[in-house]
Amino acid sequence: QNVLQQQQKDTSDSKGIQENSRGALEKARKIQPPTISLMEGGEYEHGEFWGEQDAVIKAAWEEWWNQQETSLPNLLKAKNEMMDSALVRAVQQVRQNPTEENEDQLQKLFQPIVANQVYQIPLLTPRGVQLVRQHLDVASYYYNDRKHHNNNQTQDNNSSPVEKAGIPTRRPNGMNRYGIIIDPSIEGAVSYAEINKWMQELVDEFVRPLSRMLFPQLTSRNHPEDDCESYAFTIRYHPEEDMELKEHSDASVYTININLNLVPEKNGSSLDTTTVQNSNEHSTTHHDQSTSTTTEQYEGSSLYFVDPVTESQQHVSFSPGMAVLHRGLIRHAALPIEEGERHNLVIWLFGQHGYVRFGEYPKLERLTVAERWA
Ligand SMILES: O=C(O)CCC(=O)C(=O)O
Ligand SMILES: [Fe+2]
Repeated sequence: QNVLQQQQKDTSDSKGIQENSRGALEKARKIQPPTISLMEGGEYEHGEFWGEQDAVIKAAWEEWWNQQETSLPNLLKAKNEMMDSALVRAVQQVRQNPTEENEDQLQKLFQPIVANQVYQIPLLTPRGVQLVRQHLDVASYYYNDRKHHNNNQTQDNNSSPVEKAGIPTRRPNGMNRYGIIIDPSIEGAVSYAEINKWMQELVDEFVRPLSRMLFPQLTSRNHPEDDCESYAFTIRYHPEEDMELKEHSDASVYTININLNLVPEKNGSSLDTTTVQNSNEHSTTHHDQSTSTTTEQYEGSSLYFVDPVTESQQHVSFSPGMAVLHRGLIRHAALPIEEGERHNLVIWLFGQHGYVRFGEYPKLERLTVAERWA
């Protein structure tokens, strides 16, 4: 073991490894990803290919991030301005003093769509959406590709303050083809330090405790591992690409789905001017003279959830930054998009090794308020 450690130290000290890992980005950019063909059930499509490319792709993400670190926003530092302030205040209050009253105050911020099953809440600020999108847009392989295509323009990387990653990415799920997976361990996923850490903190500090509060019947003090793992991915609908999602349930105990459509901040002057250039945006984009703020509007593309009691469909339309939290089990679908595009970040929570438990725990076994917010 000591010999191995020493060897690792020797190579990382030497210039050799730097050159080697510099090579990874160049190599990864030359990889021709397999054509996505399945419109349904494609979760494992080309699994072997992504397995073979895993090492070079992971090294490429690391190398790219080392180069871009100073030009992309620091999500961890901006954390407070990214989250809705009413939510942050109520979470802080219940964390400091985990009483049922404080949890009730927090719970009041959530609007039920289907009782005990589906809730909505404003989660990210316009600024928060913008900062996350700055990361995801440059990481997203197919997004940039399509923009490039539609505008018939040559992408001038040199004039862009942030270099697009250009690293091939794997489809996020069986029915949607154009999003990305964000995960440090999955083959073909986007994975670099800043986005991994931000995602982990979002899950640990907000998504998991909030879900435990909204769906207390699903977590047991005897089985804290039931919601310990997560899977994060983006989805994107566009009238010429993926337009809808058929009715399904998720392989999750609970899911959070956050809209990431851009909207100008109220105080436009505080906008970061080192943003990714939007010169290639499609026609629904509006430019503000001084701040190059962007609005992405779309028509259609609402979700419906099937109420398990009444069997009626309950519809939800997203606004930028808004989140829907729901039990994975509840059936839901996305209706066709008619115009514009919709960007969402979806995070599934489930148990160890992907285990999804559907049963409900008896009252006495459930987590207490203090345990949820510990
Ligand atoms: O279109 C949406 O926002 C829903 C996405 C979804 O349900 C899923 O990816 O599992
Ligand atoms: Fe889903």
